[in-house]
Amino acid sequence: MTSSSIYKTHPLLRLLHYAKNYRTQVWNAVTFTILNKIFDLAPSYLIGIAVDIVVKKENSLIAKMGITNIIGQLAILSLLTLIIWSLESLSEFIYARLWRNLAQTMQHELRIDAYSHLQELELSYFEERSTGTLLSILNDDINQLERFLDSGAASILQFLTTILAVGGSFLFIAPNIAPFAILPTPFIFWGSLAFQKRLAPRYADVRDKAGFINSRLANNLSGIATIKSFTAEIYERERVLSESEAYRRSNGKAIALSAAFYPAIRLVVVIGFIATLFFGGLAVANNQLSVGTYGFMVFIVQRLLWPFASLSNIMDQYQRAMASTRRVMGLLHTPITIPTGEHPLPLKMVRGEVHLNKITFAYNGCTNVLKDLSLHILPGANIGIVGATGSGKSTLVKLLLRFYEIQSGQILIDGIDIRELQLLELRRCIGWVSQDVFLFHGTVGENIAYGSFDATESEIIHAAKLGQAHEFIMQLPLQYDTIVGERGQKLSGGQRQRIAIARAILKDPPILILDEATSAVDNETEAAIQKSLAMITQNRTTIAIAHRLSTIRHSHCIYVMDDGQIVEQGKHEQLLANDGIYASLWRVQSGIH
Ligand SMILES: Nc1ncnc2c1ncn2[C@@H]1O[C@H](COP(=O)(O)OP(=O)(O)OP(=O)(O)O)[C@@H](O)[C@H]1O
Repeated sequence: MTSSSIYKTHPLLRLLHYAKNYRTQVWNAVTFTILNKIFDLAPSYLIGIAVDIVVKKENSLIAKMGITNIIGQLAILSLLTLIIWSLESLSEFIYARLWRNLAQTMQHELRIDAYSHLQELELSYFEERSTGTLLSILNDDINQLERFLDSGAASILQFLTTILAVGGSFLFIAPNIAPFAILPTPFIFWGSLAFQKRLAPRYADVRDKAGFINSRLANNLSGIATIKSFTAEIYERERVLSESEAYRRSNGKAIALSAAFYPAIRLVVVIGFIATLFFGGLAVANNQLSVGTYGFMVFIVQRLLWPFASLSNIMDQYQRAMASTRRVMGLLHTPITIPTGEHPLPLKMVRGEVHLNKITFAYNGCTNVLKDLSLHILPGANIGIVGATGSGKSTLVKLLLRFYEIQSGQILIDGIDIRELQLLELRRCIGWVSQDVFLFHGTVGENIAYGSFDATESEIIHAAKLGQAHEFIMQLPLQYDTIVGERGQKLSGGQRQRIAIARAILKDPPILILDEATSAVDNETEAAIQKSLAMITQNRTTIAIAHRLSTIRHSHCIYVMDDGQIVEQGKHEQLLANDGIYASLWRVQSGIH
């Protein structure tokens, strides 16, 4: 199935297509579910046979098989009942286990597949969506599918089995009365379909609203310090309240429809029941129908019609599951717009030459952030980039990591276009200390070793020492085993930055990018870090972005950016002599007027 045809396919088929690896398990579950329903319906037939035995005695159905003795007939019936009940229990055990295991396996695999696919998607995908919405797909929607597979699929199958088995035997036993009993079914079907059609968009809306509220909650929890500092608790409570209210209202609309269905169906069901009662009774009075068959029919007509009443629940589960399937499959089939190239870039072979050749870039096709920019960094060179805020410095280094695709021009590493390189190998050869350091919930040691998962303790400590982090780490309550908290919130900004530097040092990449990596540390610590970096950056291509010019003052070459272009370049002394933007920035920062 191609990805475009998948988009058009019904969500149920998409789910089945996804479950193709579990075909045997699905078929077994289907078979035992149907068998179980047949065994469940059998006692109604047994009652008919029991009445037949006691009314017709030697002329009963079983008597025709050669057992004329009533006790013998009842004994056979009892044995049959025991066998059928045992088979019913056994088949229920088997199908329930199969469906539940299938539900567990599918939800597990779907979640892992969806998450793996999500990780492959480009950064702009995440920028356009809220974390809460994505979380609600990965959690709520997948759990919804699990619930459906757990019990909903079996309910649907049992419903269909009942209709076919009971409707078929009705037609066979009493063809004259069967039409009256079956009479309501087309109306119920039609009503159900109409109901389903109207319910589907309401459930889709419920899922959307659940996504919104998740997103609001996730956002607020991560911004709790800002909420508190601006005393915005009441404002935020109102916003959560309004999202929650919207969710409640949306669910209310779905409930209004789904709750009306059951009583409406009941009225139609009763018509079939009364018809069987009335016309069946007449047929017995006129000797056209045996008492046993009549008793059986009155009893079984309910088994035929009542499942229609549970159609609302079934439809409900089905619609919820399909709304979730649509969202999960939508995520799974989102195309990856930054595909990996094939060209390998073995870490040990990288020289570290970086060449940006007339690149132009705009986020989401809006205004150009980088304009026809060219930059050639020789292997092992140490360059600095400065420039006004918003001039495109961070964007430039993010393009090296291929977080976004450039609109025109070429970015080459060691002479190879990065679009041709294997994405993993490209990113492995770049160490990036970003402006907003992100630490994971875990220990200091684990955070330094992030990405260098095989690092030994002594390597971690060595990297921390070079990043000027060792000293403060040793003062933490559990030193390297201290938990940093979510996003590293238990550490100061400068401490977080030093851990990020240590992390990049440990990675030991041929190309190192430091984007405002020391902006939050004091001058003394920065000087110490600079000393370490002077050692680390030898024979390693280094790109340092900084507002504090002292940070990049000793670079081999300094580039000054303005409005997406490089407007000045040269060594510190040359740029001062040029008396341009850099020189005036330097004067401001060093207090020279
Ligand atoms: N993810 C994004 N989506 C859309 N626009 C963005 C995105 N990231 C940055 N921009 C825009 O691109 C421009 C350049 O941003 P960039 O972060 O590269 O600037 P910068 O020179 O690093 O600034 P600073 O010194 O403040 O860090 C800015 O106008 C910014 O608003």
